[in-house]
Amino acid sequence: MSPAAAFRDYDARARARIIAATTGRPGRAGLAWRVLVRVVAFTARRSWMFTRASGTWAVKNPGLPVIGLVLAMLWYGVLTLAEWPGDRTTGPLLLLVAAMVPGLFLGVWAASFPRHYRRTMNARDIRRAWPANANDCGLGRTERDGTLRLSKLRKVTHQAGAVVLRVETFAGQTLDTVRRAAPAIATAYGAYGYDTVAVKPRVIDLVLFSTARLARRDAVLPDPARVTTDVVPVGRTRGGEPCTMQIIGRHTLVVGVSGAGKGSVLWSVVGGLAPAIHAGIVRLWGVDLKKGLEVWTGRALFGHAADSAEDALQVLRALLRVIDERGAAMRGVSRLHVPAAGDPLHVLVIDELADLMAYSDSDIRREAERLVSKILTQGRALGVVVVACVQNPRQDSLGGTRSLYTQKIALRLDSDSETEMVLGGLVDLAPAHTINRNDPGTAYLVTEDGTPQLVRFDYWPDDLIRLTALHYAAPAEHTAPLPRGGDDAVNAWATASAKAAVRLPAGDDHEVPAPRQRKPRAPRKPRAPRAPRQAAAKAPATEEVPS
Ligand SMILES: Nc1ncnc2c1ncn2[C@@H]1O[C@H](COP(=O)(O)OP(=O)(O)OP(=O)(O)O)[C@@H](O)[C@H]1O
Repeated sequence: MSPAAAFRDYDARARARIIAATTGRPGRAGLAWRVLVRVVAFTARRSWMFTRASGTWAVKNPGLPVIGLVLAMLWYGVLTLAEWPGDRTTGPLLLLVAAMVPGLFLGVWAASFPRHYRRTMNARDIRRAWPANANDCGLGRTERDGTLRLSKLRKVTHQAGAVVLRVETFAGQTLDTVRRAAPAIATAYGAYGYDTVAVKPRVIDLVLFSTARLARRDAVLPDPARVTTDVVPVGRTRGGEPCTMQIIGRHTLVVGVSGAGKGSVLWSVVGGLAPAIHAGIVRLWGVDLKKGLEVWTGRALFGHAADSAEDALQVLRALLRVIDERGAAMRGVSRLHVPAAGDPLHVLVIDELADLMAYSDSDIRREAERLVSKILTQGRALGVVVVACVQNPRQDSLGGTRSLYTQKIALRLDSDSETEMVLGGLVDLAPAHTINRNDPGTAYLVTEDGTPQLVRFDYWPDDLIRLTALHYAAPAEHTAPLPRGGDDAVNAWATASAKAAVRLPAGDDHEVPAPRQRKPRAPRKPRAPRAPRQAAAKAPATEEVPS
């Protein structure tokens, strides 16, 4: 262990000891400690706000306090020289306080309503800087008479994680003028990103993001009442609100370098669908050619899972068969499949698409590309959708399928060219290559309408995945398990459910490996007559007869 790591470890252990001995103590002693810590923290924070606000005012407006201080000192000096018999300090002190009144007022405001104070001051600073920034960033024009005309900053409002500047254009400008200037304005104000939202023909909102790092959050066991195939909760947005992701009618491509957190995205989707899987409204198919490490952690949620390229092709063919049969059944009746128990939404989850599309034998690669392309082009209206994860967004990893995904998730990427490959022209609005490497699970989610959103996907620890699989195992008629070695609970469940019949569309070239058939039971042997007790006690142990 390096000295720095050893110190961190020591520090963490020391902190844990202090917490256990104070706020972590059970009973009243622990409660008293917790209350004390909160009161001290509250008082310290508010005092700091007071000092900072009044101090900032004094630094920015030194005239009044300095004059007040000089006058107060002179007053005190005169009284002292004159050997004034009465009180010599109250008068000069009151004078000093009077000179500081605006600063004290700000301090009280900041201590009483810190958020309101911060936002108001921030909006004031933004307004003050607007003329210079707007001019420098191309939102100004010098008229013939020499006057400078600027786009008008109508309003500054705050959202969680962002400041919104409402800008009004003048004749000669378009909303695109503001959109083009947006990156420069965001940089001028030190924002971490920006977005633009048209409000009216002449008015546009410029959203400047004040944070690029979202806090980590662990997922919890899915709510059994939340049986949904439409949207699933996946994490938190920049403003801290819950973020949802549409599943039905969308093919989703998830791209991120190794360690970027593709697992979080995958399990957020699977976990969000878990109650619907258990209810038989969603059927999950898994392709995991990375030795099945990801999918097999929650194997019981998957109706069928493939960990070899040949098996993966079988899965793709089976899904194509579903598409063919549904297409025939829905033709002239409906244009959109509505999932129901017995007629589920089929969700194919592929972990590391490149293993199938780039690193397999050439025959398999070609066939996989053909099948995946067909599923992507025909599946979504017929209730067959794909969630595919890949590390590298280059052509060879995705074949010709990249443009067929209707929803993209860009986790951390290596370069702006990779971001461009995934998100096209959204590089400026969704710079996935700038995501901090210490924030795995952070991604830009770009929905079908092309709006990017920064999201931190929930983290799914292995234990939670196993627990979810146990709680929400796929119904028996959805399972065609390929039991593997290992004796964890989920594998035991999968092995036990091998007896379940697979309901897959029949067809020569659409077969999936059949489940293991149970051997027919041997007829019962007739029971041997019981020996008398004494004789039985003396007799040597005999082989037990199965009942
Ligand atoms: N949402 C998250 N919040 C916090 N930490 C996370 C999150 N997602 C992943 N991590 C951390 O990052 C590590 C790597 O995550 P993960 O295995 O999902 O990456 P990956 O993109 O699938 O990598 P690879 O392509 O190599 O499999 C995890 O072991 C975990 O410690």
